[in-house]
Amino acid sequence: MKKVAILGPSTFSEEATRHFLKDDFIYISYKLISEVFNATVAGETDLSVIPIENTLEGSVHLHVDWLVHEVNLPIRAEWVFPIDMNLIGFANKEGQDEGSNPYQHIRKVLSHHVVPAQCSRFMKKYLSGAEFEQVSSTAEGVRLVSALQDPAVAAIGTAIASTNYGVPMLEKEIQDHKDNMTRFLLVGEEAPELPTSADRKTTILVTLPEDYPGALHQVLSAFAWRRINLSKIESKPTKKKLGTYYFYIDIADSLDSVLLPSAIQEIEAIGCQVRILGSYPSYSYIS
Ligand SMILES: O=C(O)C(=O)C[C@]1(C(=O)O)C=C[C@@H](O)C=C1
Repeated sequence: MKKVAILGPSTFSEEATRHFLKDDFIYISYKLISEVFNATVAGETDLSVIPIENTLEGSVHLHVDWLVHEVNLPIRAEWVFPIDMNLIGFANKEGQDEGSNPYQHIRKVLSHHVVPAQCSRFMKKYLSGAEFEQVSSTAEGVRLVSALQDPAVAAIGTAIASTNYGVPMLEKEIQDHKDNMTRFLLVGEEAPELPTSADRKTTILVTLPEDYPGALHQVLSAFAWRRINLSKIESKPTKKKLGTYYFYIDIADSLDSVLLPSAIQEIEAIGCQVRILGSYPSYSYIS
């Protein structure tokens, strides 16, 4: 069985991966996302799971940076998974008056750095007096709260982390939007066997030639006149020289299609550099 590195245990990454890949793989948990990437680079695992984008937060920039700058692991699949955030901690000690806010006793919240953007309304309403401290995953926050046993410190994470670390669930589904979803990527040298999917995607990075007016327009028109649909385009710093950018482009088409390779050739012909991050099946959420 193939081994898959995940951020975990008891994280959203684990929930999402078990839902998608079922019992056909061996899961190995790592505490840091850098360790998740490196596990596959070092050959400890065949594949790594990377949360890449969220409905409320947008791209997880740190993870995009790792994918682009630190490793060279092709994308093998993507899928989306619903994310229900929960406030996990200890209730206020009896006898302490909290007025209308039952969470006024919480002075610190531990969670992953993407979480405040996903729970901003709840945090503004009930946790405005609490300091936010970033930890390596939502589950790590719950683990620390369990170790501290202090009602003033709470976490935001999965229901399974609340159960596994024995910390009560104070409030369920505190994310801003009911349909909060995160998109996950499966990356690795070898494509695993997966159910066939009608939807295919290709992700490319395009660096424009310097001082070439209208270069981005030409890149886009290479797709437009072929009626190739782009599902995402984001400019990101090259990290080599201030003011230089590359474009991260998701294309709703396969590299095996007739038109996409010629669009890429056209873009290269105007002097752009193109790096293909992967051409892979895309799965929507099936409960
Ligand atoms: O910390 C976790 O539980 C994770 O799996 C990471 C992560 C992320 O990086 O986006 C995954 C899904 C949610 O959007 C929140 C956090």
